[in-house]
Amino acid sequence: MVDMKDFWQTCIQRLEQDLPPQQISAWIRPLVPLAFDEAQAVLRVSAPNRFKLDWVRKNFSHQIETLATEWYERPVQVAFELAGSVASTPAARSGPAARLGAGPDASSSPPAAAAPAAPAPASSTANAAAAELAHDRSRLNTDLTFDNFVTGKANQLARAAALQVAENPGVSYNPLFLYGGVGLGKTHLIHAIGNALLANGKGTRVRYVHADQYVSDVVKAYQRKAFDEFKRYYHSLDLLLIDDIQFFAGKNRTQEEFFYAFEAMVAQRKQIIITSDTYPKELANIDSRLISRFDSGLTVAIEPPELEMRVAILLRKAETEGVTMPEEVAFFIAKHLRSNVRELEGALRKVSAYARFHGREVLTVDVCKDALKDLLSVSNGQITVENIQKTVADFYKIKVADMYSKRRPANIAMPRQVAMYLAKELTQKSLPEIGDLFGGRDHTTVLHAVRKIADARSKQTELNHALHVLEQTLKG
Ligand SMILES: Nc1ncnc2c1ncn2[C@@H]1O[C@H](COP(=O)(O)OP(=O)(O)OP(=O)(O)O)[C@@H](O)[C@H]1O
Repeated sequence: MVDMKDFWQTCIQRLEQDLPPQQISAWIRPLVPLAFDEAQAVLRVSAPNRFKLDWVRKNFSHQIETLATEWYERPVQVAFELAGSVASTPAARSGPAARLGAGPDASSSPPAAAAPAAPAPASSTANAAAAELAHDRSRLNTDLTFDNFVTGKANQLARAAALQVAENPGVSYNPLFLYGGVGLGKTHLIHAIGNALLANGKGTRVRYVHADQYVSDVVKAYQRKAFDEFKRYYHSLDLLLIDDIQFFAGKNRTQEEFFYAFEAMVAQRKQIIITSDTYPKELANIDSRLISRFDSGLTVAIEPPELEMRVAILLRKAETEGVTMPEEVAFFIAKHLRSNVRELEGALRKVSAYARFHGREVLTVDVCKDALKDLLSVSNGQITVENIQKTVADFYKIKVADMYSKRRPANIAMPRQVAMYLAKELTQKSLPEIGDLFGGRDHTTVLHAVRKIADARSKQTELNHALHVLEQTLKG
């Protein structure tokens, strides 16, 4: 009890070092520590109202948990609940724990006696709190599940591998490395694995972290000289989902820490799942030790969705959003927008907003043509890959044949990458189709070129200008 109060005081002092005073008085001071459940390592903390509860849970739980873990010298979960209310009972809960199922006796258990300083009973309330916190702590998005992940040729391998890992974490493929272009469902799939594992009720410790967040955690640990705590936390997980690992590029200290976490977790058969925009060997500025570890489990690509899959995704998403979408409309959109699922979601949002705004009850192809005018203008032009190859070759004064050749001198490789980039931008071809048209190259080579040129374009005025000229020439 005394210990808990001491902790809370220290916790506030530490947070005061990181947060502005307004935030401390608005969010942190109104919190009241209720009890520390020794058995479950759960610290119950109450918030005065639902708004503060949600906000604190979303924005500060990680910091408070890290401090609690440091103080109690073991991984601690923080359970936020509404002050003196029935909100702490599973039956009244509308958050993730309710969705996950809080345990067999959860709905029949009576409300917990509101005794703020009393130790938490080893009851279903504590279990539910632990389940909810395990969920909050995992940073998983409960909306991203296997159930609403539409499968097709482009992602069936990745989905099968993900399911396998969700059934046998740590044993089947470790690590599982998923790669592919933007908006193809990598993040969705790894959240689905995490959600599936949390739902099995075995108390699996899961954490989703974007690579950028991991980098900033390393920086913070460095500033606070708190690497032991950092290590303890990451090494204690059963499942680590790390998204967009390409953001580790050039971050040597992060790579080193991750290497240790990786080795420790794999040795203990804890599962690691990694996503990236490219396959391991293609990752730039990442230590070769790490690259070889990444490739030591199973590496699977997610491809851009094929037509039928794009239609299925549109129909499914429309249904979820309560939008009635005739099949011909879905086909129309899917035929014109090919690059990724995020783009399809954007199109669906645009079309339904447009229809609502113009009082059109039924979505028709004409409504779509109007609503998606901007998006479709690029795709309706008669720009072909052949066209692009010729225009780019002329521009850079190289032979068109060099677009398909295997030669790699820089004066040829760069224009070829520019042509691949433009092919992706200005035509409806998928990455594998573009690869074929460039002398049978792998789709990942195309992906690499597209990313490289997009990145270089944002930094080099001259290249940006050249691309503008080429785009204008091609669009006529
Ligand atoms: N097969 C699918 N079925 C249903 N929804 C999907 C599918 N693939 C992707 N999505 C949805 O498309 C959106 C983009 O997917 P996601 O964020 O997982 O992409 P990503 O591959 O991680 O991209 P990035 O590298 O840009 O982060 C999300 O809203 C996701 O739910």
